[in-house]
Amino acid sequence: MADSKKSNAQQQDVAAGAATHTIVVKLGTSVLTGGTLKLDRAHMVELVRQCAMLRSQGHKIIIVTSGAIAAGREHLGYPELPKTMASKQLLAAVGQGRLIQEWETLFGIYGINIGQMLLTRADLNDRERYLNARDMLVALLDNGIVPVVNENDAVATTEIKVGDNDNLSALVGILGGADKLLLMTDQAGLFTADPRSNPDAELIHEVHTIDDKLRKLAGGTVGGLGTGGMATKLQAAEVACRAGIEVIIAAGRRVDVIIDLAAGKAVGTRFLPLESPLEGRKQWILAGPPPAGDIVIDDGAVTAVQQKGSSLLAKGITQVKGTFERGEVVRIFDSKNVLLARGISRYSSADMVKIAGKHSHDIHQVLGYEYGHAAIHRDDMVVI
Ligand SMILES: Nc1ncnc2c1ncn2[C@@H]1O[C@H](COP(=O)(O)OP(=O)(O)OP(=O)(O)O)[C@@H](O)[C@H]1O
Repeated sequence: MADSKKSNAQQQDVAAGAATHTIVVKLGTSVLTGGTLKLDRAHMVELVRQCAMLRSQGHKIIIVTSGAIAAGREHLGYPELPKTMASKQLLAAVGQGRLIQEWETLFGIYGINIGQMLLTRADLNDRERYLNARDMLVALLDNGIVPVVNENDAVATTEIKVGDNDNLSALVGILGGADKLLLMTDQAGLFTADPRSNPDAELIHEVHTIDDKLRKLAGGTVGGLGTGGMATKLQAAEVACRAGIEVIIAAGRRVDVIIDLAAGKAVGTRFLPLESPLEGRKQWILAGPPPAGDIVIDDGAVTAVQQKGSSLLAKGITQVKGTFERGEVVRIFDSKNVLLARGISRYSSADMVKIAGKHSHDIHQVLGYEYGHAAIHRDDMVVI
């Protein structure tokens, strides 16, 4: 984290020679249940002990917890329910309260207060709500409270869901200005193949670049959205690393895993963060809103955007897909349908259709007004 983002207490610790960090600990269901049908309280005690120790060393901890559905099922005595979204939401509604109560009791043993934060993607969609969520998270941290975050499953519908706690934890890491994101799971890390079905698979210790080869071995659809497993962990790692956050996938049941990772020991799979992370507004473009539409550009524009870091001019636009307003985030593709960038559009899709292929000088004549020469300004664009 940049020093300017650290609290006074953290800056004093750093001055005293002890580097303190903001660490997001994402706990998967498998870690919290040990593969059983109920929460493994003995192990939750152990996880809290480790977090409390880090706190006493001056680190700030954010928990992203799964397990609400497991807790709900256990509390209701394992009811037979139809396999519907409503049943899941029912279990999450019952279980979230139980889950937060467990965390409260356990952190209470160490005199640590927790604060519940239930998020959906809608909370991050527009920049103002995103900044509000960020202020709340930072306020909790600055007041010595451990934020305990989960997706608001009881209300979240598919459109407004982040969808999985791996991606949610990356967004939370960005909101909280985290230094490290620990994705705790039931495997020792990312392997060369799924270790459940490939006993010869080998642990990958360090990842410098997340490419299609890596995505394939994690079981994700290349370029698309995988569900669960390692695919979502890779998506999360990609987003977090771009924001300058170090990401580690490791076994949540390994003895002292959280303490060792905070101390920088080589455990699990480590993803190296970008050395010059994106600045705040660009982090939001990358992580916040879902794209409202797509723009396809020609080869000349690809070179300008990708290699020269130029703004995207209307002249290079060949196709406009979807309906979006001025100020919404869109994806930019090349003619072979490869995703190149995300950016905030200066023009609505209706305007964009009219000015596509036109010279910037002609925009005013075509529309009767103009919002500048660039269709998407370089400051509003993240090249992928
Ligand atoms: N290349 C791979 N390396 C390691 N694990 C893999 C790989 N490909 C697929 N997997 C699977 O991913 C699983 C871990 O992801 P999963 O989403 O189940 O866990 P979690 O994140 O701990 O839990 P939750 O999704 O409930 O939060 C492993 O149990 C493993 O079977």
